[in-house]
Amino acid sequence: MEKNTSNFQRYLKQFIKLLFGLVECFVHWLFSKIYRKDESKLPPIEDFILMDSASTLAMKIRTGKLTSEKVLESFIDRIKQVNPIINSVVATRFDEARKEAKSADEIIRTGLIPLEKLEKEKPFLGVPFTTKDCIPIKDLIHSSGLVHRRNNISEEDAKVVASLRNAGAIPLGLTNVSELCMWWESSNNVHGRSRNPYDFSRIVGGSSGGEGSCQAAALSAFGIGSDIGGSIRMPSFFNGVFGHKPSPLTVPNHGQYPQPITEEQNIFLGIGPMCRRAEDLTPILKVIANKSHLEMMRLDEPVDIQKVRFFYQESDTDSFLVSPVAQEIKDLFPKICIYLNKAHGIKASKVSFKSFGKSAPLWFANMKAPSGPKFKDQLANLDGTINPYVELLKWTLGMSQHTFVALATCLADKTGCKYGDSDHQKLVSMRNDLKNDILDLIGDDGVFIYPTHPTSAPYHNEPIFKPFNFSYTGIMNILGVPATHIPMGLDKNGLPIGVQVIAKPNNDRLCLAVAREFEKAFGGWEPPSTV
Ligand SMILES: CCCCCCCC/C=C\CCCCCCCC(N)=O
Repeated sequence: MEKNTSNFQRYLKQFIKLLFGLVECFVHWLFSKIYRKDESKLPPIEDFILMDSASTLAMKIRTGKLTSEKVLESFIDRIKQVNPIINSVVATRFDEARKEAKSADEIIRTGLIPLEKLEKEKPFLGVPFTTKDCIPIKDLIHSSGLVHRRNNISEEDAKVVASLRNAGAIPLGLTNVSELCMWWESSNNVHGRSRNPYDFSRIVGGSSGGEGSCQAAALSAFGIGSDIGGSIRMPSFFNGVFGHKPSPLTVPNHGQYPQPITEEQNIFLGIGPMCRRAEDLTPILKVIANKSHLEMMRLDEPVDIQKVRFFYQESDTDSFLVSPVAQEIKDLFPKICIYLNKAHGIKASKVSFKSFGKSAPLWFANMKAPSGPKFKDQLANLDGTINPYVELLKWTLGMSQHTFVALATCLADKTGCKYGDSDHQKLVSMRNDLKNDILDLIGDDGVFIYPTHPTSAPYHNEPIFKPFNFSYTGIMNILGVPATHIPMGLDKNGLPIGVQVIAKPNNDRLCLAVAREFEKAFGGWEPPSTV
């Protein structure tokens, strides 16, 4: 009898899964008809300055091979040429940046500071960068995509921006986000929608989607994103660039809006680099990290890849609510295994953590706060609250200031377990068990490779039909591990794909070394236009 029941449950599960799969295929087909493929391509990259890594540009500026002014004008020209097509950059400070570039060139021209000192103290002197519109730059808009904040001008830099300025880098502008950074497509009623440089009908991801597309299209030398559920790694994945969510509390979250409500959320949230070249990840992280954490992270300690133990899992063991991992993404794993074996004699081990199948409920439960503002209060910019039902009604009439997805998130806020109830406790302890199991497995010298996302970039608005796909990245936030997205080529539709690599907390250097290794082996960023 028991056997019959469990067989029945298995068949029912498979049937529902099949049904979900059919609906997903239908929705994808429907969206492909709505958003007919725009065959036009991004203008070619004709200026080779745009192809250099930020570190190379810094070296060339420092040694007088290039001027900061020249580098800056190259990126300004590229923004003017490309941004009207993809809408990645939403605020600029070209004139101020020009003055700062002139000063940087002046410092170098006078030769008063020895080269070694410049390299150590101002490693990014004269290099222009962008950050997302939730990590403030003084005197620019700080809206986080919220209409209530469209006139909000930041009075100070976020700490990471201040650190980058101290290191000589020049803030060039802000990039687009999802409303309040809580969705994985970047579209809002302040700045509009960003478009994927590889196919304009596809999403750029979120919430640092403007930054992902900005990096892919070479609109700045490097960028800064933030990530509490995948907001650095998903846009990096959809746009084929590198992105690193650092170990908990290594980079100050100061200035980010919205701020985390609980200490746990502060631990899950990470600000980190997004860039076209893997070699830039470590020097940027060194500049923005808290000085107190730098010693623990030993970022300068060389990593011998041959001594790293590799583990991997190709999917979350196929949870219900999440799309199956696309075959071309699954195919990356045997490629990685063959490469590691041939190049380094490493045998990567396949593992299967079943709890990954519960990544979405685990993320939602562990993000719960016992008290404090709700998402609907955040949508009112913490000045009162909004009524999501009224706003939804207004939305259907085209009269709401909010995106549909932000309003749906308010309603989702009310569902699931309550902080402290038995379901919540169960999911917290399941997270703790999973964390212990993974950390036991990888130890101090291991890494774990996992898909960053199950499919390449969907069409605009399509994520509404697969909201929980973000759980591939979200799970790593609540496990409190560093995680790097590594681009690994394009799929048959010409869209970027790749994997994420995680390590034990404070072992970011292992993730970053693997990123550099896989870039060498598999090519890394592929420009979305001809060069
Ligand atoms: C049919 C209605 C579908 C909409 C349901 C919306 C429910 C909310 C679901 C997921 C929200 C979490 C997305 C996290 C995105 C990344 C966050 C981050 N800043 O790292």
